[in-house]
Amino acid sequence: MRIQFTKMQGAGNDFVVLDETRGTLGLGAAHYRFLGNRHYGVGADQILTVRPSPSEGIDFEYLIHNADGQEVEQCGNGSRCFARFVHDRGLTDKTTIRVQTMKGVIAPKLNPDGRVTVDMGAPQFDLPEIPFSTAGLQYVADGTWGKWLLAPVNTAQAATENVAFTPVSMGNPHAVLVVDDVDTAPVERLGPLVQAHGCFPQGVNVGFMQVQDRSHVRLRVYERGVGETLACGTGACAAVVSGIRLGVLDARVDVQARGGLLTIEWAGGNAPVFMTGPAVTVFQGEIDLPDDIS
Ligand SMILES: N[C@@H](CCC[C@H](N)C(=O)O)C(=O)O
Repeated sequence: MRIQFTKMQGAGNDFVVLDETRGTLGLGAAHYRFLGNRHYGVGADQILTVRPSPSEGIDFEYLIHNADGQEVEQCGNGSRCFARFVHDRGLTDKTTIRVQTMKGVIAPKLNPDGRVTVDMGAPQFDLPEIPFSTAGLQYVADGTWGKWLLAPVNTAQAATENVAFTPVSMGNPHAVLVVDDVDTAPVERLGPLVQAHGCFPQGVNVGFMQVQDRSHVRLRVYERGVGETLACGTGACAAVVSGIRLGVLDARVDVQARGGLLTIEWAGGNAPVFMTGPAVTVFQGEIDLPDDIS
């Protein structure tokens, strides 16, 4: 079967976007893995599938699959690219679009400068909701909020090593570690260990945040189902709300990822998190899906 796709990127986090507004393509996990594969398919961190409105008051629905084929709840950079996609293809003339995701409705807004601002909804700190299990973990009672220790994360490699992090959900699960320098942070070593730890029963996206001052951070994220990406929108939201709760960041923060700049705003409590950043179409194409895919 031959399908059409659009390749997009938001701050270097890249996507294959599929249009199912006129009917489903009938794809499964193996197809998403193939499309995400950089050697045999198109290559992308996530595959986004755009569908028609599922209910009144909602403009579209969109599905998110990681490059490993798993469907996931939320994607910040993807939501900006989704908005650029439906607008540029003439699927809507609205500039603020309400879209259903697996974890609720979010609302991207196209700005005159070409960037997109997304109301990502409120962060979730309720531990079972993340989901996060504290069994066997130690709470850091140093007066700050929400720091937990994994001790040790892996007996073979890190028997003497404690890892302090804050768990938070932006619809999808995140663990945020504060580091002195993101360039030398052990992203490739600790990312997979924290991600696979039993305290995150559904896995986790692991963020490494360097606080430069109260309104600037640098961030690298080891994403669930992908590995390190050039940027993670929900990871940027999670890092900033964690920093605000810890008392080290102000309400508006520029997040420098390796692939680009995102601005995150959060007033605290149950207020929504706003994320602003780029959304760019790279190219369009067609690809034959192998018949014997598994
Ligand atoms: N890159 C995304 C997050 C995509 C999903 C994530 N890997 C997960 O498994 O939760 C973003 O920009 O938020």
